[in-house]
Amino acid sequence: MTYKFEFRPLARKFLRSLTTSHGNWDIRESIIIRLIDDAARMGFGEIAPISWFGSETLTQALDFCHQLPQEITAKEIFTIPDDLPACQFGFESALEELATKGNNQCPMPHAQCPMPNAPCPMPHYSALLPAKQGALNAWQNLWEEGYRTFKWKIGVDAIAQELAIFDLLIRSLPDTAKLRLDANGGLNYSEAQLWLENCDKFSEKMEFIEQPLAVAEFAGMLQLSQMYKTAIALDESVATIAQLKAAYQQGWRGIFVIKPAIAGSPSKLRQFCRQYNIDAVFSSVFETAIGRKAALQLAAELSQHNRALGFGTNHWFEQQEDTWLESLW
Ligand SMILES: O=C(O)CCC(=O)C1=CC=C[C@@H](O)[C@@H]1C(=O)O
Ligand SMILES: [Mg+2]
Repeated sequence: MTYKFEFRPLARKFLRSLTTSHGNWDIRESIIIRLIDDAARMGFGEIAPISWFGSETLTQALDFCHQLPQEITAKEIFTIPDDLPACQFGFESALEELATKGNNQCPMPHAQCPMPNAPCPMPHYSALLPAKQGALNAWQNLWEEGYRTFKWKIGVDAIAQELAIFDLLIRSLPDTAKLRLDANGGLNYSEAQLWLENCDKFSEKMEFIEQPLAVAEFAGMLQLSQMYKTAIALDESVATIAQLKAAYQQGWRGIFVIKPAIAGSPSKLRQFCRQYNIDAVFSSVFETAIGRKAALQLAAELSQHNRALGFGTNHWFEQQEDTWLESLW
């Protein structure tokens, strides 16, 4: 069977600049793809690369789409090379949506999803806070919306400044709240030790520190993961399925952040997660409702349901009308 293939580039402006140790991110670009089968059923997918995490670049993804014929086969989809993980995700998701057409099951069995792109009950989601002191007055509204887990970026300001804000933030959070810190690899070893020492003072609220050191510092993170109460989660270090496997084989048994939309083939991700019972946190790449639906479906299948999903990111964009997809075609 062949599928009629079309694609549309998409650019969405963040409501506020996303500041991380990688820099400032203002526009989220991605590619929406559409497959149409011979029964005129449509399946949508999203290619949302993050090249500084190790996926292909948007240009490489666009070049791949441009060189494809207008009619493609499932074989061509399942042989997309591993150096195009966001393309693997986007095309396989579109194919899977076609295969399950009409089966609009809520992807999170334990949650009532009234709309596919509406957030599931917030306790299942972690809300991403603005960096720096903006976090101090941002968490309350999100708490009112139902979030109980929050993530805050560190490694973007002077460490003394951030430690002072951290102390105010964690003391102001209610006892039942959980806090995640994400350094995006921006700390050195001694800064990571200072953060972990401070986090250990609040171990009941601290869930983990994400990617404290650079990807090249795997041994250092493995060492730190055995020295403190506060857990460490790898993110950039395990961005693709190949990296997930390598980290596991090198002895990582801590938390793995999985961003399905840039990890690669969903079928290969299922294989890895079912083979190794890893402690996974599923995380958004600021995709649209199309990529989110496919990513949440994988989270529903593969997560242990004991960690909030890193998909509390809708408040970083204008809330789109559901008609935006039709406007692309
Ligand atoms: O994981 C989450 O809670 C939300 C998504 C998120 O934090 C990120 C998504 C994509 C790139 C990064 O800026 C950031 C991350 O490092 O996890
Ligand atoms: Mg991260």
